[in-house]
Amino acid sequence: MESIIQFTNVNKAFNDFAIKNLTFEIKKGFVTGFVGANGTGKSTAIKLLMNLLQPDSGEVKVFGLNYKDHEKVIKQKIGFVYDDHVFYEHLTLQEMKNLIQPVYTQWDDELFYKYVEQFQLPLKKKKLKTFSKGMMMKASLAIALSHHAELIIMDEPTAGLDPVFRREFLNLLHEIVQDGEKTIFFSTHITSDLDRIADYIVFLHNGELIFMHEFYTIAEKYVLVKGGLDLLDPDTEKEFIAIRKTKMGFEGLSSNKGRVMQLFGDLALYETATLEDIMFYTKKGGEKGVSIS
Ligand SMILES: Nc1ncnc2c1ncn2[C@@H]1O[C@H](COP(=O)(O)OP(=O)(O)OP(=O)(O)O)[C@@H](O)[C@H]1O
Repeated sequence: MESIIQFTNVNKAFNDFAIKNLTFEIKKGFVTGFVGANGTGKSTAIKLLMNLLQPDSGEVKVFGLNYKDHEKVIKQKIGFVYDDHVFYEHLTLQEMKNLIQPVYTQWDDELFYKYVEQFQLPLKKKKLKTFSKGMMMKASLAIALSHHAELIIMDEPTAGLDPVFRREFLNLLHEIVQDGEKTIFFSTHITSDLDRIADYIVFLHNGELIFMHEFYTIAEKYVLVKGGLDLLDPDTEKEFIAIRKTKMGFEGLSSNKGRVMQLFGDLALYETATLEDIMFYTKKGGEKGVSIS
């Protein structure tokens, strides 16, 4: 399978935060959700991916090419979907299109107008500053699709969208990848978005990769365990990413489902861990060590 994005040992440090040894690969034709709590470095990684920031060390390749020698070729093939920052607010969508069109060698006017109609976007009657957040996302996506972008990168595209718009937007993304030619990489902390469309999950915490898995395998690896406090001792506690203890018992997250089920047998209860559970416990585990109360 062709690799579209490759991060290899990427490091980037700010004063009080660092991306550490980030290594992962994104394959062609899939939707990958990039998840992690607030401030874990998703936007920073996306900036590195867009060459808006450069790594202190390590390498970022897109379409197998590096930015140093191939920035123009890479950027022609990427659609970067923002909410409001790229557009000139005083322009209409038509005026914006006229500005953007010459930049892209593969611009397809017919396709642009098709999406404008499909997304029900006003072309000439409204200035972009009067667009809602959902309309801006759609306008940005229409532009990305109209230059035949092979890779669509989005930073928190669904944050701030209402549930109806969000579902519509996700359905659209799902349609886009159906031909197997396009690849979508988007960050989110709304984990229910991922249930709908993600094939892969890249999970970041404190600037480090916790995992990259096919979405469906997460339920096979991770489990929420509930049981009495008598089941816990220093050895069994090691099996957990984090544990929440109450007077009534404990609830803990493990990334080794088979092993803990063997260990506790029918003395404990097991529940499928959601991405939200994984985010919550990974954050708590990182903050306070294994045990949280
Ligand atoms: N240019 C910069 N200079 C210094 N620190 C920065 C810079 N850009 C980001 N940071 C810091 O890096 C950390 C990670 O920020 P980032 O925006 O990448 O996180 P995020 O995972 O996208 O968070 P959110 O979900 O809240 O958007 C934060 O502590 C932020 O303050």
